[in-house]
Amino acid sequence: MTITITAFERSPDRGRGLARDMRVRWALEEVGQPYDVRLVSFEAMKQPAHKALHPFGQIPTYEEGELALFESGAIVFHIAERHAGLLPEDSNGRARSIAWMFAALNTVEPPIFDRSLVTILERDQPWYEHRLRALDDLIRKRLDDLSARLGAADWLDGAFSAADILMVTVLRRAQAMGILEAYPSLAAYIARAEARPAYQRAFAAQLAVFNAVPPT
Ligand SMILES: N[C@@H](CCC(=O)N[C@@H](CSCc1ccc([N+](=O)[O-])cc1)C(=O)NCC(=O)O)C(=O)O
Repeated sequence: MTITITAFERSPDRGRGLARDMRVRWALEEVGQPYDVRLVSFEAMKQPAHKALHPFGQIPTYEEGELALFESGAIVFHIAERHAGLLPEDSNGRARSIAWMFAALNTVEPPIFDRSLVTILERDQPWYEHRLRALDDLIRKRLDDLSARLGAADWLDGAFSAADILMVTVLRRAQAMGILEAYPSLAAYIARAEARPAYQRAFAAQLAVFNAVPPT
């Protein structure tokens, strides 16, 4: 059955693979699932047709037959549930990988994403500098603990899993904001992931979308 995801018609990340369709594309490439992409404009995202798919009027969404999903983490988990290769077969290993999926989205991503929003939306507020410092301290705490736990391992918990897809896409956002310089082991972790053929196919596909749309 055809899989269709949605992505930005013209991503504000200028083809750097920082929008959250990247993690869905990557998971689908890792399990060898072909997919179609429906590109949506910022305006179209807020219209009833798209909001019937995504209650918050965002991307990505995932459609396959009668199934319609939103939330990139849930979509990646669904792909990992339906296709071998992204979650361990043993139940304890599977549970640990799912815990790391939640950690990526609930513990590591929020301060990093908040920091990007603050620099866009609150730069001229009186609390800006204090808020930025507080977020930088929290991000450093998360990255200190993550790099300590990862140590010399290739992936978060044994073999590469859906948790690494989520964690790497979160860390790439931090890298793009220039806050990963002090974490060479995390930069190496990202580089290992970016060397994966499935990652490269996913990245090339989203970059092609950006390059295909003439600058306005
Ligand atoms: N929790 C949801 C969040 C989805 C989400 O944030 N979608 C964003 C795009 S990915 C977030 C994103 C946006 C831009 C960049 N960038 O670097 O330019 C990176 C990531 C969106 O649709 N925004 C439009 C809107 O909210 O109206 C999920 O994980 O799927």
